[in-house]
Amino acid sequence: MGSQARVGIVGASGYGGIQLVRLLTEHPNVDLVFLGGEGSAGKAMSEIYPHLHHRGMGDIELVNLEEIAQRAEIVFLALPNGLAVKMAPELVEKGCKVLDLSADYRFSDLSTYTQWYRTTHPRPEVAEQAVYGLPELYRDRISSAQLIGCPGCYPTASLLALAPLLKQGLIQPESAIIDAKSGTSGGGRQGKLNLLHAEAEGTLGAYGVARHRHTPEIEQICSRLAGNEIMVQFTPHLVPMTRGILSTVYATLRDPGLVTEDLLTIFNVFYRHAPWVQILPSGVYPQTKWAWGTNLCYIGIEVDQRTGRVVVMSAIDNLMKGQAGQAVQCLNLMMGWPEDLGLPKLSFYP
Ligand SMILES: NC(=O)C1=CN([C@@H]2O[C@H](COP(=O)(O)OP(=O)(O)OC[C@H]3O[C@@H](n4cnc5c(N)ncnc54)[C@H](OP(=O)(O)O)[C@@H]3O)[C@@H](O)[C@H]2O)C=CC1
Ligand SMILES: CC(=O)N[C@@H](CCC(=O)OP(=O)(O)O)C(=O)O
Repeated sequence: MGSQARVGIVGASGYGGIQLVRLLTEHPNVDLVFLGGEGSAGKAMSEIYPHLHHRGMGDIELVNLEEIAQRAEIVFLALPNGLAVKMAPELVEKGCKVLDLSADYRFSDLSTYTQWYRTTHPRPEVAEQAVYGLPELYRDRISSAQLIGCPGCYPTASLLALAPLLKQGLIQPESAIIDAKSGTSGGGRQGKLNLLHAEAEGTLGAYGVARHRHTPEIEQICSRLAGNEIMVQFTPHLVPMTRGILSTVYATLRDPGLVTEDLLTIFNVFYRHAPWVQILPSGVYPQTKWAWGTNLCYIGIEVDQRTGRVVVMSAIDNLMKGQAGQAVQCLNLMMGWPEDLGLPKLSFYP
């Protein structure tokens, strides 16, 4: 139909790609016109994902940026880090709107990106126009952007917990500790050893302790919110479940007289225009399963007056609000569509 936006996905065979295929196939304003990949090129989507057999999705094609830009006005890049830096500039210059799911366009300080990802931007002037794709903080800038650097899954869950605390100056910033757990799909559809069932099942452990690449991404946004340089302690953990991230944030309150109800009021006001952030009532703490398959972020809060700390728990689906759902949320804003269009609003519990 003429009124529909023509959309391409590069990296369609990955976990982010298949979420985007599912969401955009059913998005009322979108026509999927290109599915791209490398190793999967030439294969039908239904060969890679047999559950799609009855949908006749078409074949995955090798990446040809000229061809993509001719067919698609919007391109999602769902690729490993270090590839979008090469692809996005040409697509942007050809007039496409580009939403990158990797870390390549999340950093305003490109030297930080290079330091952590060992990749330099060939076209820094293009990177400078990128907008960090967290709508609850940057809705207006996203709406007028051509290039979006979509946040990582851990940063999304963690920043939604931290933002009100830092923006309102409620905590001692240096006291912030982020203790986060992720399901195995966070590692992508690559068959990494630590993600094999025999390795991941029946156990729980931390990784990237004191050196995970999401730390600088989280600190970048925290520093913007606080108005000065912030460091946080971030520790990720791998949990034997497919989907989900629970990020539990601990921080010392500046005002020890604040109670849980005060923080709930502040968070409800802060997110009053955010359809995807749900602040839970006092004493109710989020489960990742509540968010599965939706773009929702459930937030629970508790003030421990004994220690003077606030504890904020933030639960998302890492492949949805943490990745593809949030990218579609950004697309809706970029196109002037309702922010919740085409996005599942309730999980099929349990
Ligand atoms: N998994 C998660 O929870 C989250 C992931 N992210 C980020 O999103 C991005 C995608 O992640 P995810 O979907 O998990 O990754 P996957 O490993 O599941 O998929 C990677 C995709 O990239 C494609 N690809 C790899 N190399 C090339 C190439 N040279 N040219 C074209 N296509 C290529 C693969 O296709 P083929 O097989 O055809 O080569 C595959 O479709 C990553 O940057 C990741 O860090 C962000 C938030 C959350
Ligand atoms: C469980 C697991 O392996 N999770 C991934 C996070 C995926 C992600 O968000 O990575 P980007 O920031 O590169 O987009 C990790 O910790 O590396």
